[in-house]
Amino acid sequence: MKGALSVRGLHKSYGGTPVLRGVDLDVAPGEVVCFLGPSGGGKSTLLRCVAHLEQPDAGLVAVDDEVVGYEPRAGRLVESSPKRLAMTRRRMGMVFQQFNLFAHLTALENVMLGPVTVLRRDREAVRERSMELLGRVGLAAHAGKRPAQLSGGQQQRVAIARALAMDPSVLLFDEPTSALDPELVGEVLGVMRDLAGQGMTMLVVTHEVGFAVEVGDTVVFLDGGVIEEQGPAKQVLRSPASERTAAFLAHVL
Ligand SMILES: Nc1ncnc2c1ncn2[C@@H]1O[C@H](COP(=O)(O)OP(=O)(O)OP(=O)(O)O)[C@@H](O)[C@H]1O
Repeated sequence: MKGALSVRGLHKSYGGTPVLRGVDLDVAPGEVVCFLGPSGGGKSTLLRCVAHLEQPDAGLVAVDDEVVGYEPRAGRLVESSPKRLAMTRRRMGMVFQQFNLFAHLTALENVMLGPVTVLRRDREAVRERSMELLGRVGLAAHAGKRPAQLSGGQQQRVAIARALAMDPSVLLFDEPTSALDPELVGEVLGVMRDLAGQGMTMLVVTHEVGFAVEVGDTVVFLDGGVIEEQGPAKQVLRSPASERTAAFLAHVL
């Protein structure tokens, strides 16, 4: 089903040090999952492996019921083809801490780039839709500005519009507000809240515990490369079952 995501047995090591040690996860269409946990716990690595920006050492990722990664075939696991990986990657929109916009392009051109060059869609149709998306993130009046002329919060909202322009099934956010001045955090979280309300499936690595309580359906607490605790956001955050989660929350709240 569009917007569904499943992860099975995801493993990833760097230089012999395990960072993900068998992560399983099921995300329903329209669900918002917030990942919390100590620094180095593997949150970013998990998101990057799910998006196939990093090749996991082992494990399966299914988006819209399409399995990629290592596929069970004839009794063994076979690595998915590059073409299949690329197709799947397109189903996932990623928003990073650093906005990664092209400095020489306007906001509108940044949003248009993917659909025109990667999806080879009609330029005028893409322009119209990109303007609509910039309107959705409150930036229609800034379409002609380059990133340097925009605030960090505005740049991040352009980055969200750019991700939406590829019509992703799932949006992945890796600490989207961590690089922002505190007064700009709210406008980005507001756009994310709207998207959640519109039924977008979202995986969000964040230190914004308040956002996780308010918008998250599920909280996943990742520590040492394993899921230490997982459950309804409000429940986990108000009365964590695990001592490690409780200790972490006592530290950040
Ligand atoms: N490309 C890489 N090469 C080597 N080690 C890496 C690489 N990426 C991540 N690591 C290591 O993997 C571990 C987990 O990192 P990761 O960024 O996934 O954690 P995190 O939970 O997102 O932490 P943070 O909250 O600080 O962003 C860390 O020890 C990190 O140094």
